Amino acid sequence: MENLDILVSAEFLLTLEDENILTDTAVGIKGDTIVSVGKTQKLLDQFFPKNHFHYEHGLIMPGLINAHTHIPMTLFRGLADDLPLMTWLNKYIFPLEKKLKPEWVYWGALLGCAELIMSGTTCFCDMYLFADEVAKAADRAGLRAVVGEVLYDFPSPNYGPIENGFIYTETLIQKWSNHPLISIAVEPHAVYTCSPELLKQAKKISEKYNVPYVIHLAETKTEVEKTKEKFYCTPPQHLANLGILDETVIADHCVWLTDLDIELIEKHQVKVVHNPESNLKLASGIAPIPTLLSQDITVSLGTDGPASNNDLDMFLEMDTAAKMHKLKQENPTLMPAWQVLAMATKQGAKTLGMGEKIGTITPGKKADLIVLDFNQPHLIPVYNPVSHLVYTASGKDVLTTIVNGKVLMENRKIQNLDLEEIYGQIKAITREFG
Ligand SMILES: CSC[C@H]1O[C@@H](n2cnc3c(O)ncnc32)[C@H](O)[C@@H]1O
Ligand SMILES: [Zn+2]
Repeated sequence: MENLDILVSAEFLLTLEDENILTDTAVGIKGDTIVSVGKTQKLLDQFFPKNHFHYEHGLIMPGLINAHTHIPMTLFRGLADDLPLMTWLNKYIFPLEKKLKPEWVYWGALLGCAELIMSGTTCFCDMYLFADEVAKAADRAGLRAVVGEVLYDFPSPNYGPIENGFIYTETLIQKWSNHPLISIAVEPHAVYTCSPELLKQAKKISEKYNVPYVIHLAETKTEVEKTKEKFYCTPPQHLANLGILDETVIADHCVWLTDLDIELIEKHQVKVVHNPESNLKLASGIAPIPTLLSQDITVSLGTDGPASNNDLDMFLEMDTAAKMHKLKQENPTLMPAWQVLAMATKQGAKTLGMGEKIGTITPGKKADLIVLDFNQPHLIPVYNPVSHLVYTASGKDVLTTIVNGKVLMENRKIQNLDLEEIYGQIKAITREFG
């Protein structure tokens, strides 16, 4: 009999390789890798697992991938609600961020990591200030993450003038280059906060190290109007004119797109991240996601920061994504549950350039998976588990979270973080700036 480190078995299993729903199936894990997927009894006959986690009424699926967030903004959750983006940023958020300290970012990020683990997200793509602190928090939490320092024209509380921002980014890329779970992206904030020179220099760094280029794009009508006034074209056209668009670009939001913008995104294989709850809360608009999907553009899902959402729960994000386009186009057949689930898993992996590594439960891929408890009033009866995942479940239904073969939460007990310590730190920090 072959040894296994972990065997996870449950009533239902979704590999997400296809649209099959497997029953009484198990996943065998050795080290950080999935080595086998098959009927539970068959795997028990074949392997000797050191640990066997069995969930009689559970569902195993790939870990969720939050493709756009600013996790340290847990610090500002609920502090300035019910405002449009530009007022929210200019009047409330940017002034607070001027006072940021690295240790505040670390603890805010660690709180965000705890929320991600406890709601079934195993990988996230973050943009924030003091990004090294975010990377350290993700490392301590055991999460997979793509992290980047926000680059913009005004002096940053972290690096000061932008020249130092480029140096900081390159240093980060080198520092984290051999880490199994953390990688670094180049992350200019947006076309309305970054000069063409900044955008082009950021591209050079992204090309030099072959890392993703992450940017907020066409998020609001105001952004499009300002770009047209200054550059006589839309934000995606501006990036195309600068020679920036290609398959490594991860464009967040993409709410206000023209037909030509969509053509450019398709032609250059730009990856789009949909942030429906943030777009609703800031009343930014509704992105043309069904059109993008119909043109085979890779679209994934993100919560955006916890101060404009106001949570990091990808189950709730899936629910909103599935519903908002049905309403907008008065067509309930749009954005079916399977498609939305793919956006939150394997399309997220593709967006982050990790399609070969994560996003489905496949032998040879890294062991990033979660288990949900289906033995609950709101999840019974089970005609179609995928319907429940998108329209009924929330992160609170996640029992177990495994990243890279390591159990981060088991039966809702977080394993490697001291939640009380984190809450205490956050309270002390908010007293300081509040
Ligand atoms: C995200 S780090 C850089 C900068 O962006 C601000 N921010 C947070 N959410 C958004 C958003 O939806 N659009 C644009 N900018 C955003 C954040 O507060 C940081 O200052
Ligand atoms: Zn954002």
